[in-house]
Amino acid sequence: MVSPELAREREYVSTLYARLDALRVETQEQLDAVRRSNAGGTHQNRSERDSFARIYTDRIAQLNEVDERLAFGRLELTGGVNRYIGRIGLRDTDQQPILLDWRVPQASAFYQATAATPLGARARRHLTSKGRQITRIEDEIFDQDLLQGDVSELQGEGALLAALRETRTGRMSDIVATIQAEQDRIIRSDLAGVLVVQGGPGTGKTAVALHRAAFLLYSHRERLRSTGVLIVGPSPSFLQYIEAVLPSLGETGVVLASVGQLYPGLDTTVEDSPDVAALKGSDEMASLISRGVRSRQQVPAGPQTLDVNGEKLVLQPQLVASAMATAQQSRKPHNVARQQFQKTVLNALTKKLAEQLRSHGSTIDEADLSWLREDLRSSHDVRVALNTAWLPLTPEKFIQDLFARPNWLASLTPRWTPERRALLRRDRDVPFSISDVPLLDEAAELLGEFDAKNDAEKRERKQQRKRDVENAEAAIRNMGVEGLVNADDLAAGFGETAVRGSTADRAAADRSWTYGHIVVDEAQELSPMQWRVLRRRGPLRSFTIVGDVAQASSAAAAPNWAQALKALTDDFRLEELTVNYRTPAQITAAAERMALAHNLPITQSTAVRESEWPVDWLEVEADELVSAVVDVVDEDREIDSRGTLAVIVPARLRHTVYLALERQHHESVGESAVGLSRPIAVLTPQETKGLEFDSVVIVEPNEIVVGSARGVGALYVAMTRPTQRLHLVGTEPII
Ligand SMILES: Nc1ncnc2c1ncn2[C@@H]1O[C@H](COP(=O)(O)OP(=O)(O)OP(=O)(O)O)[C@@H](O)[C@H]1O
Repeated sequence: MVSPELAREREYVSTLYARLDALRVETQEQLDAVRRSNAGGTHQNRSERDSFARIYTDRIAQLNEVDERLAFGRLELTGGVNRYIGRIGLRDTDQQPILLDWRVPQASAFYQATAATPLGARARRHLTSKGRQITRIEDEIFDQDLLQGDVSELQGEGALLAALRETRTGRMSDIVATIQAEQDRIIRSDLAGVLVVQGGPGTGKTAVALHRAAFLLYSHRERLRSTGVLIVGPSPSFLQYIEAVLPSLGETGVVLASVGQLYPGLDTTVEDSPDVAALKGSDEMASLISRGVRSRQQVPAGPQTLDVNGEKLVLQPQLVASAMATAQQSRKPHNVARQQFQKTVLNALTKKLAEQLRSHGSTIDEADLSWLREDLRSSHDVRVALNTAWLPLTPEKFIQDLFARPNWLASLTPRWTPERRALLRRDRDVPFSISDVPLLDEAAELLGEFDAKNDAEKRERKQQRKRDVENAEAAIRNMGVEGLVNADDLAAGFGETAVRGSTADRAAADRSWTYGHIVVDEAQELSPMQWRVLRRRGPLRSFTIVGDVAQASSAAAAPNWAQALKALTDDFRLEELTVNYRTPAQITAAAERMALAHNLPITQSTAVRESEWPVDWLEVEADELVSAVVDVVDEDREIDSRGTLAVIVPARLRHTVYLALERQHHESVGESAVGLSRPIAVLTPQETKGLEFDSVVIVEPNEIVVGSARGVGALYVAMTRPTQRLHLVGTEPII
């Protein structure tokens, strides 16, 4: 029997879906109309129409995205007014609001109100749905008067716990229906400044960071739409895990990048060994690169005789030195200042050559000077002399040379030990690693554009963009869709070249792009050099930085936020999350006990729930280890064959364990990143950062602890991944 209250809600929600469907039909009609008119016209007309078509298509996709759980809450305000809260805002045909977007200020009370501070609300109602049908309603009453009425709809188990118990799919989903008050405050915090969110594992840091990005994009649309938002995560697998959350919240214009993708044109997952990564991550590298660039500006030891079309011309070191000093004073990047250097030297040499020729009896007038200058410019000797003094460099070649030429490195690092220098030694053809990314970026910053043409092209692209936006504004006025379509979005579709694409496309391809806001996840892992890259990408210093200093596993990571952020800012606001939504209480307790026994300074958290399975520890002989792991996995699959399971192993054992499991479970098992789209994944602790699974089997936990300098942190990360069950299998207990 459906209660009258549930029936009423179903009816209201069905009117919301009817409105959603109507909007979809309307947008589809607009799209059809644009497509019908797509046959002729100028190139500009066609590209405008294509852009409108793309915007309508995106809008339809957005309306489709919100079909699931369109409305998930209701606030009953004092005075008897009800406000429905959902994934987007809807108005009826009279333009009256019938559903509030969760991001608008009036929706905040839905997340914030408590009995002690009801914020003008008498009650909050959670609507749980399956497909388009509301299946359950759950009330929280803030006003004692209401309790005297019909209370039969009060639910024993909250929407939150129901969400937390759901089987995981390998993809993170949004939490918009059940955001908690402490999370909501962070999500809605001001755009300006650096906000650091510290919290133990499973406290919702990633979820909060993503919802905050959606909130900021919605609330500061004008500002952020053209500057873009960058979200940085530790690895492509992590990005794959979170990538569906923002589209489900209706936001697509965001750049997601792993730390190996922050330098346009490079996409690397290659890791250096910990000591190499620590050295490359230290801010000493910034001054080394700066010294290296300077060393490429070299005054010759003595005079050089140059052959210019048979005429011998002497280039004095003093001339080079003074041209160099003037160019250096401009403080422009190496390749850019080089143009000035070249110009000064060529001017002086032209003058000198003219005088020399005159002294040999030739008549040289003003018009001849430009010919002489051309002769000089194309002279082999002059080119060699200028390049030797000031060589144009690409960042890639510069870094490759730095590592491949021991004598040059030694000359730049007189105080380093040979062992320290040896850490950087590498052949030119070795691929760049993740810790090379900030070095390339630093070098690019100091070197500037290699080719003056690129500079000019960039300027032309900017101008073109400005013209496109102006044209888009005119087109919007002509079509009478002001307020519905944004000129920036429309301009993004003009033209065919990739560089002109959407804000996100353009931002991702441009190293000098500066973002309106930057979100950094697992931020505790970042090195000072990586922070320097982000500082350059976000000069407005509007950042959301989330992480847990206790989970740091990279060798270049800092022990606290003040130190970690030194390269970015010394001015940040710190928020803490304290409730663990992921791991059940018994697993949280076991992980924290282990960490504290090894003196790992963790942020303790309170688990919101218990699970029915105790933490399971199995000690076996070494020759039985792999078969024991297979047995434990089999037993776990019997409990739940639909959920996700991670087998977390020291790197040495990963492939062996994978092969043994693959024999039994075939394509249900995958190793490393491949495993993340399979029910059973075999991973190292490092690969599980930020992820979660229904069940986790940790193999040889003791080896994980003693295996690296940050081994305890690695095991702590591994133990805090499960949402339901944790098994440990090893040949020795955890010391
Ligand atoms: N308010 C909420 N409602 C429903 N689920 C939530 C809520 N907050 C967090 N969760 C869920 O809890 C789990 C852990 O969240 P999340 O991954 O964001 O934590 P984290 O702090 O980033 O963890 P870690 O430090 O281990 O990476 C996720 O499944 C997330 O969806």
